[in-house]
Amino acid sequence: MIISVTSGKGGVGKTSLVVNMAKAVADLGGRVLVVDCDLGLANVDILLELAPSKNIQHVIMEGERLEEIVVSVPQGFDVLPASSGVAELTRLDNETKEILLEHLQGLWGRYQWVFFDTGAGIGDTVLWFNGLAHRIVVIITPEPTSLTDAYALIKVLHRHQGKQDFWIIINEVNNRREGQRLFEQIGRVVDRFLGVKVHLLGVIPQDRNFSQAIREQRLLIEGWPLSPASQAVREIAEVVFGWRSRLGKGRG
Ligand SMILES: Nc1ncnc2c1ncn2[C@@H]1O[C@H](COP(=O)(O)OP(=O)(O)OP(=O)(O)O)[C@@H](O)[C@H]1O
Repeated sequence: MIISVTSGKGGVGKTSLVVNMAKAVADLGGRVLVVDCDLGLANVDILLELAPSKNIQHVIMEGERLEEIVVSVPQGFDVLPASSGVAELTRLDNETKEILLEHLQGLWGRYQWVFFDTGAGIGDTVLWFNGLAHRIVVIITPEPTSLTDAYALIKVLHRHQGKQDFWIIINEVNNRREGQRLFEQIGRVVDRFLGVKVHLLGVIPQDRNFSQAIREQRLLIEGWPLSPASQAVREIAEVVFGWRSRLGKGRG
C-alpha cells in the first residue's frame, strides 16, 4: 500500500511524521519503504543521518537501478533518498515520469507499506506522486495558512485526479479539542464546496522534542518514546497498519 504524506503549506511536519510513522509501522512488523519525493530538496536522509552516495537523481539522470540506491536504516525500514539542490528535478517531464514509475513499480512490490514524503504545495511533481498513492494523508497545523493551503491541495487533487477521500493529521496542536475543531472546520469546507470526504487519522500535540530530535538526527519515538507526540504517532501507525489488511493483499 502506498501512502503519500503531503501538505499544501511547507514546514508542517511531513518528514518528521513520515520517518517516525515508518519506524512505528516497522515496529508492528511491517516491511516499510520511505520514498523521499521532494526530489530537489531532500530531507529524509538528513533526519536519519544518512549520507547516501547515490539517490533518485542517479536513477533519473544516469540510469542507475533503484535497488542499488535503497538504504536500510537501523530503525528497521528502507529509504529511497532524493537529492538536494538539483533544480531540474523539481519538475519532471513525462518521459522521466515514465522511467521513474517503471523503476518504482519494480521496487515497491517488495514492501507492505510505502510512504511518500512529498514536497509541499500543488506543483506538478507533488500532484504526480499523490496520484500514485492508494491513500493521501494531508498534514495540517493550526496556522490559518496551513488550512487554506490544505484546502487548495485537496481541491486540485479532487478536480484533476478525481480523488474523493483524504486522511487528515492535525499536527502541532495545544490539545485534542483544538485538533478536532480544526478537522471539523476543514471537513465542513471540503464537503460543502467540493463534495469530498475527509477522515481524521490523528492529532499530534506540539512537542519541542521534535526539533530537538531533528537537531540530534534521532527519531522522536526512539529518543522520547513516552512523550504524548510519540504516543500519537504510534496510534496513527496502528491505524495505518490495519489499512493494508482491509485493502487486500493483491494491491500495494
Ligand atoms: N508536533 C510538533 N511539535 C513541534 N514541532 C514540530 C512538530 N512537528 C513538526 N515540528 C517541527 O516543524 C518543523 C518542520 O518539520 P518538517 O521538516 O518535518 O516539515 P515538512 O513539512 O517536512 O517541511 P517541508 O515542507 O520543508 O518538507 C521542524 O522543525 C519540526 O521539528
